Amino acid sequence: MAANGKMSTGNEMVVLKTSEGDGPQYVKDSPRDHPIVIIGAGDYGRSFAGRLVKTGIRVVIGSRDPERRRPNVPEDVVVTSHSDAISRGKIVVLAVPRDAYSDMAELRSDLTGKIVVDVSNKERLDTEKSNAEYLSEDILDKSLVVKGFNVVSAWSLESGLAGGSKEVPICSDDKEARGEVIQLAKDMGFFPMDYGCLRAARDVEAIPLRLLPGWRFATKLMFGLLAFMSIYVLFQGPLYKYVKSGVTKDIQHFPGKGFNRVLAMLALTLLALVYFPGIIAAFRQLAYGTKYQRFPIWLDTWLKSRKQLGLLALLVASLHAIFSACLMSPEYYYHMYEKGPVIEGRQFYGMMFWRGELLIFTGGLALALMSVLGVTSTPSVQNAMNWREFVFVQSKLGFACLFVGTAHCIVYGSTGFNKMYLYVWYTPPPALLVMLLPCLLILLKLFLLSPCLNSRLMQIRRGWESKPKATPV
Ligand SMILES: NC(=O)C1=CN([C@@H]2O[C@H](COP(=O)(O)OP(=O)(O)OC[C@H]3O[C@@H](n4cnc5c(N)ncnc54)[C@H](OP(=O)(O)O)[C@@H]3O)[C@@H](O)[C@H]2O)C=CC1
Ligand SMILES: [Fe+3]
Repeated sequence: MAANGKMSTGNEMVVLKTSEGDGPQYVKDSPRDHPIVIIGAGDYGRSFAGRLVKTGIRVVIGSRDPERRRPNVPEDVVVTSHSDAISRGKIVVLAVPRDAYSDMAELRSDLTGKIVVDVSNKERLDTEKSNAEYLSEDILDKSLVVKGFNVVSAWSLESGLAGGSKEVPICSDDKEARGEVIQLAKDMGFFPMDYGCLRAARDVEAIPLRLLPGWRFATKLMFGLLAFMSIYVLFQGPLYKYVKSGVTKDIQHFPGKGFNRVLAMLALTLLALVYFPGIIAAFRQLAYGTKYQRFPIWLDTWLKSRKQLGLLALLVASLHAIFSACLMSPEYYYHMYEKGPVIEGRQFYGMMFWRGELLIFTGGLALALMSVLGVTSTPSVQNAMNWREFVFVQSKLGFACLFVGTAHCIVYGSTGFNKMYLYVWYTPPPALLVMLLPCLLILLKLFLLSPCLNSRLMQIRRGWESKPKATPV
């Protein structure tokens, strides 16, 4: 008997077999010695059957109308009535919609003691119990319900598992039933993941309904900053000039030149925001003298979004590089080029000043370092690195990138030192954000690296805690 009181069909049926010469042998009858039964000849049932046949596993489909469904199912698949199909196997895949589960109560006695695989998905995320729990508790309480395969699409099954994740979470209250379905998933070419008991089906059913969950915070932050910086740069620069002296030239150039400045500031700010929560967390741990104090939710969310913030920074920096490459001409950035002759009233330009070249050098280097950070944050590359290598790249190279990026912005701001006041006047918050945020971050990091603080932090991270204060008796 299983822990939940249901009867286990595990490897318990013992069959007498006679093999030549060696006398009789006792062989265990495994559920997978029988055909896999699929209830429902719809899209999923047919695709699942096709995949099983390709894997070399026998399949029987149980349908309400076997005659009509037979021409549509893959060759070598038997199509028969529900009861007949169920009687032929031990593992039954229920490929019917969730709404049809109440009708499955008719099959309750046929399915007694059998492993029933629930592949269904929900229409939307809710807090109610999972389809699998409903099936197990309210409909088929004498069967061993296993949740699995719901993250795989019918299309992916038909196209040889291409275009979909091969990781299949599987859970059930019955360990043996779970093991059988895990083995079946392996035989079909999936990477099954043991999610434990059936309550985990709530998480498993939520997986196909999620829409980029880890990206919400980072994306909102990026668009918020983008809107703020764009509006500020537009109002303080081109619109200010227009209102003050009627100059419309800068407004015309906002979509290219003005927006490119926004992209540069945004990329550097996003990169700074990748490293800020780590610094805050370190100071918090130092202040509390322990690593076991839970972070507040906002800090926790921010820490978990660092990878996404970094990848968005890379995206914005790449856009900035493309914009810059298109606009890099003396007509746009005249103050970076040597002046040439004036011919027929038109100013010609020579090559770049050293500042212009330094701007390209620092920009290219920052983008290259950011690309290395982006590539090493992908799981397949991470798997090939040990922890020390990963920390070196993400921390040391990350700060190097921040440093070079800040230098790039400072070089841009200083291209006309005599006009520096204009730059700061037109874009004070971005100047503050872009210059001060990374500078502050680098200073705090250096402060944390000081021998005294660093050794204290190491102690705390190894589990050392400040002694609790003596409580008065
Ligand atoms: N399609 C997909 O990509 C995926 C589907 N799923 C899940 O698989 C299940 C089946 O989906 P799908 O195949 O697309 O749906 P379909 O509508 O294509 O097929 C469902 C089949 O279930 C059977 N059925 C429907 N109503 C009843 C009922 N009242 N009683 C008995 N049998 C019934 C029918 O088979 P018949 O007429 O032969 O009896 C029908 O063809 C769903 O729970 C879905 O959430 C999960 C992951 C991906
Ligand atoms: Fe730049």
